[in-house]
Amino acid sequence: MADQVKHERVPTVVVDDVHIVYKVHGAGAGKGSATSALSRLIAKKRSPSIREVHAVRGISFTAYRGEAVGLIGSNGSGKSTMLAAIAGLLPTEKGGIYTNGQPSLLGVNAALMNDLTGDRNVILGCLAMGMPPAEVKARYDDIVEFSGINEKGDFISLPMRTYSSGMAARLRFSIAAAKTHDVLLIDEALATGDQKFQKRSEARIRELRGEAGTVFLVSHNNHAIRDTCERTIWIEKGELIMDGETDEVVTAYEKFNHGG
Ligand SMILES: Nc1ncnc2c1ncn2[C@@H]1O[C@H](COP(=O)(O)OP(=O)(O)OP(=O)(O)O)[C@@H](O)[C@H]1O
Repeated sequence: MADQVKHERVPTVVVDDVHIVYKVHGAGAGKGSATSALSRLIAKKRSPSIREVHAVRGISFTAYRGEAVGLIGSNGSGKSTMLAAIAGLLPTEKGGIYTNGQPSLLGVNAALMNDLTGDRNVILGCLAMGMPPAEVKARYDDIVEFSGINEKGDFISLPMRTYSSGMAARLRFSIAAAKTHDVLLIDEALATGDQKFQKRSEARIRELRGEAGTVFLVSHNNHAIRDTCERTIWIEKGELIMDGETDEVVTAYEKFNHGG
């Protein structure tokens, strides 16, 4: 069965020579006076306080259905930027990103409502992912149980602002993982939960892949990458350094980090 899926090789995400540039307003010489802004406008000059950060520089790859792809690299290398662009949240300066279905980005900052209780957030999150109300009702108990939020008492009926960052991340992951996604993008979600929850989420990621989706996982936890992904992409300074079998890529990355 797994062989069959491999043979089909249905592409789900095509990233073609992508460049992403952030434009940072207000960087550098302060706000400037109204007079200098006006003379600049008249002279049709750009504000000197706009700085550009070229975060992704010509990255290309194709991901296939049933694959779990790890994204690794040093701080600021462009991993989160790449994920946000695949999710359609950032425009590309050059190149194109083509996806099969709607990718869902599950980040540590994914928006749930802090003042609402955990249970309200479960319902809201599921509805926001397009789940019909009847299915939300049917899945509710499983989601809460998977999150383990109630393991130490009735926390699901408390507002999310009372949760620890790990608890909030667990609930976010549990909501997102309740649905089968064409393309699920996970940014560091696994690193936040405790060990028991990490094991559970790794197992769920494997299941999601089995349900024919594609999973991308950004993490600094090489162990989680090795356990979850069979393919890994290594990015450094916005450029693709290596794309291949996880063991090979992570080993090379570890060597790089140890100055080998
Ligand atoms: N909103 C933003 N505005 C301007 N520059 C940004 C913004 N977000 C990220 N950058 C810059 O883009 C580059 C890539 O950042 P990104 O967050 O994608 O890296 P990362 O590999 O995910 O890092 P980390 O491992 O630390 O999470 C960095 O130089 C960063 O300073």
